Amino acid sequence: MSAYDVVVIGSGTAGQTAAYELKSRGLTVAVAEKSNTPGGTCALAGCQAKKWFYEAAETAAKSNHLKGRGIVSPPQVSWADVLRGKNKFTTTVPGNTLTGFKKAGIDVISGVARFLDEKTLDIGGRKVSARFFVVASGAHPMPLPIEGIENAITSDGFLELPSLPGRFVFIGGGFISFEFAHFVARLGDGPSRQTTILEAAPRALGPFDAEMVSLLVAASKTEGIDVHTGVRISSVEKDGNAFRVVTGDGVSYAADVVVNSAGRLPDVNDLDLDRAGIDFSRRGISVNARMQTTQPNIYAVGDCASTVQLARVADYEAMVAVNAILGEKGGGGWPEMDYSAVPAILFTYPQYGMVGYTEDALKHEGIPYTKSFGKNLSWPTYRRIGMSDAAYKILAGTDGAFLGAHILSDNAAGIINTIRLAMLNRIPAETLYRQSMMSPYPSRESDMLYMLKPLSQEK
Ligand SMILES: Cc1cc2nc3c(=O)[nH]c(=O)nc-3n(C[C@H](O)[C@H](O)[C@H](O)COP(=O)(O)OP(=O)(O)OC[C@H]3O[C@@H](n4cnc5c(N)ncnc54)[C@H](O)[C@@H]3O)c2cc1C
Ligand SMILES: NC(=O)c1ccc[n+]([C@@H]2O[C@H](COP(=O)([O-])OP(=O)(O)OC[C@H]3O[C@@H](n4cnc5c(N)ncnc54)[C@H](O)[C@@H]3O)[C@@H](O)[C@H]2O)c1
Repeated sequence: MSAYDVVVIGSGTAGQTAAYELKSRGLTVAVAEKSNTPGGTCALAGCQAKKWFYEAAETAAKSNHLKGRGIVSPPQVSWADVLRGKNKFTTTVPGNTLTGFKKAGIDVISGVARFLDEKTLDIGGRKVSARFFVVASGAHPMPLPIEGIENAITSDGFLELPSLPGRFVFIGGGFISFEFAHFVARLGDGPSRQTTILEAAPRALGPFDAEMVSLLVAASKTEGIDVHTGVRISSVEKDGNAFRVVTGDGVSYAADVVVNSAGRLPDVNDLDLDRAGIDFSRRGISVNARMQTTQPNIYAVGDCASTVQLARVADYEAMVAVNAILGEKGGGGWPEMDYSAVPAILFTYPQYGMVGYTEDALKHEGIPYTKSFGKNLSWPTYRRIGMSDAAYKILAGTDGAFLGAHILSDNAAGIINTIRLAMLNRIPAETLYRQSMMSPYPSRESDMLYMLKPLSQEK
């Protein structure tokens, strides 16, 4: 039986972060990986992979908006070319992942990892023991109890589509559906494009701010994306070469492609967690703020933990787990997880970026707040790029501390990150307002002067 200081389960972003950091601190480390394409979701079929489509979609959208403002004809787009570019990147990922581990002196053990007890794994028939384990097994698309769901593809399939047919139905009104629907709207070349998002909940994009979501839904509508909420889908039926998505009310939506993007469940079923005394639920593996499971020598990080499914959150969680494992040797500066200022960004066009509270949550929790809100912004920034649906909502407490921010813009990420840093460093709205006066000008960030003024004393 092989023995290590730490065995990491999963070679995705969380597993890699943990493995490299632990190895660099002098521990013996092995990574178990069940897939024959190591490298994880973000690189192969998530954040990194889909961003190839976003960059082209954003350029196409911006160019279309600039028609008559200096751009003479809209750009010709080629889905096939974007796909080729994406594939050129993704095909290098598994090899680079393995080479990287080897160079660092991290062993890779191929096979499905299952706990035999809290100190031992079976990995593809090989017994491996360790003092610590980091479970970083990720998530997979949620199987839906819908008749004919096998007729739907998942996000993996979407990112491999050889061409974009005319009619898409997305099941679920979450991150993936909105981003992909915007890719279809900008990268499709047919005139009869019809994209429908069917959401079961009373509104789409539940974790985001309701008012801002309604603005994004309206912006999406102008691009031919229809969003229906409160929908109960009963079946996905084959109809010749196409499909019909039928609801409980008997409404039927025709589609050439149906995508199941109704959420991702933690990938924990193979792990035999019970044998190691690890508690878990449908939401994922239970962890404390140090990412420790109910078995003290076993940590869970990334999408498999019952926390937040975002790539850099996964990496941060991995660093916190590493810190906890190295505790006896001094650790480092990553003591505990704090999710209060986790930013999220939807790569639609406009992007929707948020951090902190939504206005709905503040009302629900009875937290007093002031807000600065604007929509259909006609500032020069947006007039210049022909964007008519930029908007913002910034929420502050009665003491002037930021509580949340919501931005619809072509660069929501930059603005959100500035406010995130202000939240983390307790910089009040008043101070950021004054400091925004000298932000790089003119830029999306310098527009924060206008957004923050209503929250300052100098109204
Ligand atoms: C389409 C899409 C777009 C996304 N876009 C973004 C974005 O823009 N920004 C963002 O922050 N996040 C985004 N995400 C989420 C992000 O990709 C994930 O949060 C992140 O990849 C999770 O990393 P991970 O290391 O936890 O899991 P993964 O990368 O999924 O890695 C888990 C690994 O564990 C392996 N494994 C599982 N079980 C076992 C076992 N029993 N034995 C051995 N190996 C096992 C798997 O094969 C896999 O390689 C997106 C996700 C998707 C699907
Ligand atoms: N830009 C980003 O950061 C980004 C992009 C893509 C994915 N992600 C991550 O990946 C995760 C998974 O993405 P996702 O879009 O699959 O999930 P999601 O949780 O964002 O959205 C899923 C939606 O499907 C709905 N739903 C569930 N069952 C349904 C049904 N039977 N019929 C209709 N609607 C149904 C849910 O109510 C929910 O609104 C996200 O939560 C996010 O953490 C992040």
